[in-house]
Amino acid sequence: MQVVFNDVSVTYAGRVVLQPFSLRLTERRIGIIGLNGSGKSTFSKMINGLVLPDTGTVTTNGFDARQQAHEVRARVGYVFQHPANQIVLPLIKDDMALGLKRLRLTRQEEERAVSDVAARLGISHLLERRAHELSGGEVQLAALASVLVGAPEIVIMDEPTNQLDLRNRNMVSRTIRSLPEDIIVITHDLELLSGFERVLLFHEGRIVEDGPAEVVIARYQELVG
Ligand SMILES: Nc1ncnc2c1ncn2[C@@H]1O[C@H](COP(=O)(O)OP(=O)(O)OP(=O)(O)O)[C@@H](O)[C@H]1O
Repeated sequence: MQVVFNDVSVTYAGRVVLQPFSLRLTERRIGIIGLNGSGKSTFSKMINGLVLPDTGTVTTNGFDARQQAHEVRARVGYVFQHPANQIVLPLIKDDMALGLKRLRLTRQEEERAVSDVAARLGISHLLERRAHELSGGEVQLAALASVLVGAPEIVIMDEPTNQLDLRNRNMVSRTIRSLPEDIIVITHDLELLSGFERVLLFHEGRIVEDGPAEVVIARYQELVG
């Protein structure tokens, strides 16, 4: 990935929630950690243009988040904190196909794309199921599948293992590691980031540590005390 933040800051209702910073993200696996309210989601939503900075510019894989919002959205998939909310059609296969509409494929091509992604994630057996019948881990994978089917270059996942039991958590963790797409994971599940080449630690609207997972997690433990 190539995400460039140039002198960016974010203010909500007169309160600065991200202090001015410049940063370049180029790694394939990036973790984002920090206390509740430290600015992690705000930061991540700027990468796909959901939040626009009050100062500065954000460029994602060559496209300006403000001027070229459409191009940016098409390249960055986002799995939100409560993925059940982003599955809008009852049947999983129909929800996944929604992400393909902009590509104007034939029905056959759509079906193939949906079944290919489902096979990749090991959820082919869920295609005919209804979202409300699925377990937390299955919902997480189904929401990820609906995002992947749109062929994003970067996938952002906000707390993907939140509220999952150990088996589902491990399943999601393995899936994240196996994805060929570039991944940004926001998480309080620090083990999920083990081996990640780059982790950013947010604290009170600033990036206070930036480096390999082990170093940054140690700093976070220190900071929290
Ligand atoms: N749309 C908004 N309007 C006003 N304030 C907001 C808005 N979105 C976020 N904030 C505030 O900005 C700060 C940073 O929020 P953000 O969601 O980025 O934190 P976070 O690190 O992702 O937190 P968490 O771990 O709890 O998800 C918080 O104080 C939050 O209340």
